Amino acid sequence: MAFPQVPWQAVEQRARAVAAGPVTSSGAPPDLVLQGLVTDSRAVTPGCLFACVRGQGSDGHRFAEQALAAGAAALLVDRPVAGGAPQLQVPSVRAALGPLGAQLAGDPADRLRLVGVTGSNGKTTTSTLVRGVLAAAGECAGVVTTLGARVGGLERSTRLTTPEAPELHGLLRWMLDEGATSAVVEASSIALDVGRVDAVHVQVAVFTGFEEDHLDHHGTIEQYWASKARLFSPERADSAVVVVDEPWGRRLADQARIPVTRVATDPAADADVRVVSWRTGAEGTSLVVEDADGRHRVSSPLVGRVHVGNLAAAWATGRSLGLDPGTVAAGLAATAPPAGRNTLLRSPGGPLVVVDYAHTPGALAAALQTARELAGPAGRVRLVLGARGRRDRYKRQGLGVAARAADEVWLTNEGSHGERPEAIVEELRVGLAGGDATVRTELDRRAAITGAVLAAGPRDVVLVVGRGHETTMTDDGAPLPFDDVAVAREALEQTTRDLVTEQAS
Ligand SMILES: CC(=O)N[C@H]1[C@@H](OP(=O)(O)OP(=O)(O)OC[C@H]2O[C@@H](n3ccc(=O)[nH]c3=O)[C@H](O)[C@@H]2O)O[C@H](CO)[C@@H](O)[C@@H]1O[C@H](C)C(=O)N[C@@H](C)C(=O)N[C@H](CCC(=O)O)C(=O)O
Repeated sequence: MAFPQVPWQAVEQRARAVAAGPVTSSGAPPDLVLQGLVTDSRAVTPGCLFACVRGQGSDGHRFAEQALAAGAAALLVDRPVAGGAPQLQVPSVRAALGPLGAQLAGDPADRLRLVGVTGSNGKTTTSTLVRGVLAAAGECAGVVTTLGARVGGLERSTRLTTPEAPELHGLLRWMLDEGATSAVVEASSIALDVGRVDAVHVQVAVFTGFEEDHLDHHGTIEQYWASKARLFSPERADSAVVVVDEPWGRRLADQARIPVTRVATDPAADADVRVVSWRTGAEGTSLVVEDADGRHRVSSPLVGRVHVGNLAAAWATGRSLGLDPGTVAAGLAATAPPAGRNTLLRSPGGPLVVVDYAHTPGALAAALQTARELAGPAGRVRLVLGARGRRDRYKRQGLGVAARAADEVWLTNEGSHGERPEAIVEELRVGLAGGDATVRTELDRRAAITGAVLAAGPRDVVLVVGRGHETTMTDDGAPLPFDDVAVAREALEQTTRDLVTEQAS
């Protein structure tokens, strides 16, 4: 990734153009050029501008000396840093990260067709579907989601669903260098709130739906909604695709000051794109969508009713991008499920195991409905459920309430992050109280998944939720490897071995 060399004066000029207050420059020799913008002193690249970001945990200004020693050429600060290093002082470093991050990556966002996807559930799946639709149109599309950044066959891991702005613009530059003509960016509410998607203007902004989440960060559901609504402004998007199945989506569609395509999974709803009928099963999902050009049949390998809305949103996005119905349908049919989103595992004679990322009460309820449909009248639904430590405690009771729809629930650990796993499980159990589900507690996640699989019969469905694609789990110390899909697969293999042994005996 070859970042351009940008003269100090040009950076100072852009900082002045976007700053909400005075900008001062000091210590810079007249011929200083910068290459890249970095926010972490542990990831400094030679010649970069190091941004001293004030965070919740620490103040980036404390790492200025370390960054300079590691090769940073200058500092972006909101107060003077002693030592005479070249520094640009702005009112807010965080507010400058987008505009200067874009400039120091060569403004790649200006040269890509961009789609932004936000919403409580379905962001990663819908982003992946939109990328598939663009690919069907012959575009080389990059994508940035919870699963990382990808372009063509290349991948880069990212620590956050939506990286900090300098990293995000760096990824867009990488995609451009790899031949991308478009990119889809999953925009989390937290990222929108703290400016990680600044200086990104999308052609279509997509809202996949809404359910309270991340209130630890946003405080209230109103604030959470407002952070997502920020993407649907003329400054950030040309047009919008909004799922209007629930009131918050309808409100967003009503208040957006850009052209909106309303999408509904209810055939009777007042929408521009309506799902007229749908069916989902182990072999995938098919639906009929109706838009201004009539009715269109769509099929997808995705499993689960939760994906009906995602597919409809991706359909509407493809059409908003000017793609014809045949191309959009081909893209949806060809796009495989993202890792850990309704990943299905089977083995001869064993149960069907579904591994999903669902970690909100609404997403869990949808995943359980799908599991119930897959199990059919003769099968039982066995759920492996935990809740993440130190995150959104208010969701735990609601998860327990949603879990009542299972026949059997194995309560387990999902990464306690220093909390007592027993306490987390007890909060889940509160929601389960009064339901008919059989409830077991097995704090060892491997034992819980294995136990649920071994207890299940060939018609049963075992649903493992909360972590999906994640491959590490954090309790008290450092993250340790743990992959729900791999553990479930091992348990299924054990079932098959046991079965063969039984048949042999
Ligand atoms: C709440 C939140 O978003 N926190 C983010 C924030 O942390 P912070 O404000 O505490 O930053 P800090 O650790 O105090 O560091 C301040 C500055 O000093 C720098 N630093 C720090 C240490 C050092 O040695 N050198 C150094 O330069 C840091 O790079 C940073 O620029 O800035 C950090 C640096 O960018 C992020 O890693 C961190 O994300 C944490 C890990 C996180 O868990 N974020 C989650 C909540 C999040 O953002 N999730 C969303 C939504 C996911 C979803 O939808 O499910 C996401 O987009 O991922």
